[in-house]
Amino acid sequence: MPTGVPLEFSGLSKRFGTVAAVSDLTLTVEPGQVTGFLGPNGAGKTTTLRMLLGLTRPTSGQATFGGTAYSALPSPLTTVGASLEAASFHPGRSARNHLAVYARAAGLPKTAPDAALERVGLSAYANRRVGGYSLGMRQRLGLAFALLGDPGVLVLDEPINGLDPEGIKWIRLLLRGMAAEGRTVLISSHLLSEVQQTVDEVVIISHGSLVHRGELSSLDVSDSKQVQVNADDRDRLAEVIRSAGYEVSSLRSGVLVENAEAGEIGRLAFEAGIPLTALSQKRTGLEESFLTLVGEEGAL
Ligand SMILES: Nc1ncnc2c1ncn2[C@@H]1O[C@H](COP(=O)(O)OP(=O)(O)OP(=O)(O)O)[C@@H](O)[C@H]1O
Repeated sequence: MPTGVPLEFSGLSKRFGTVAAVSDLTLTVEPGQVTGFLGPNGAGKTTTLRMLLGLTRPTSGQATFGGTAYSALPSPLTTVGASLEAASFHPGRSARNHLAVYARAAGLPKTAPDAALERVGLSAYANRRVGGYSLGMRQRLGLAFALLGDPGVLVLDEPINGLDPEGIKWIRLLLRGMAAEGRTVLISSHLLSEVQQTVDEVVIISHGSLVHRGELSSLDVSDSKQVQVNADDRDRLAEVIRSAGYEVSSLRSGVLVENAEAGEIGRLAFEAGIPLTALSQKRTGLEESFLTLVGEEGAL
């Protein structure tokens, strides 16, 4: 079983003329988990992955596979499988034929194409012309190409984009399974919600710079808690809560209390003899934290 190596980014920067696409990125992506590489469109994700894969030369710094640059890997296809842009395959050839060409060129075993097609669920369509494939099947074929050398590292740019719900569930299981086997799995996305159920760790960049990294749960900022509460006598309710030291604002459907626990607000109302018509705890969600970190563009 191939094991993953850490992906090491050190002071990695790339300028295109006056545009700083990636600025001084330093981080390590560990094996054994799925890491989400997140940021809005134009944040610098693709440029970073291209530098890792030796397709774009950094302006400064480096990105390596456990200390070895892509260009110095003795056997690239068995170390890392990648799918960056939507793969283009000749429409007149079969999936098996495509993969066989690459496998032969890389000196992989003859069994590699069928093993990769089986892993992505395309065995039954292996001899069919790729031109007749659906979008979902093409995406699976792109992934089969990435898996061809049974690599310890998987780097996928926006792999979930455009998949139907069944495809999303399938790729989620596949990637989590690969990570559980000890491989390094890095997937990019501009939408946190898209990868939220797939990733263990998140790395978030905005305007080319690292703005957050940590476990997915680290995004759930539980110290910013709000309580939404309502009563027929809303003015009095707001006054009671305010005089207990809370920051209060008016909503169309009640009163919003900052940094509060629902139980405590309920107790204040009870003690003041105010019957409540609504009481709920609102926590800052993952998506809200993400959008706050990346700024307005994240909403695109
Ligand atoms: N070859 C290039 N020449 C000039 N500018 C580029 C080039 N490639 C990327 N850029 C610029 O660098 C910045 C980062 O782009 P990049 O494609 O890496 O972002 P991204 O996070 O992958 O976004 P997307 O999800 O839209 O692909 C953008 O401002 C982009 O316009």
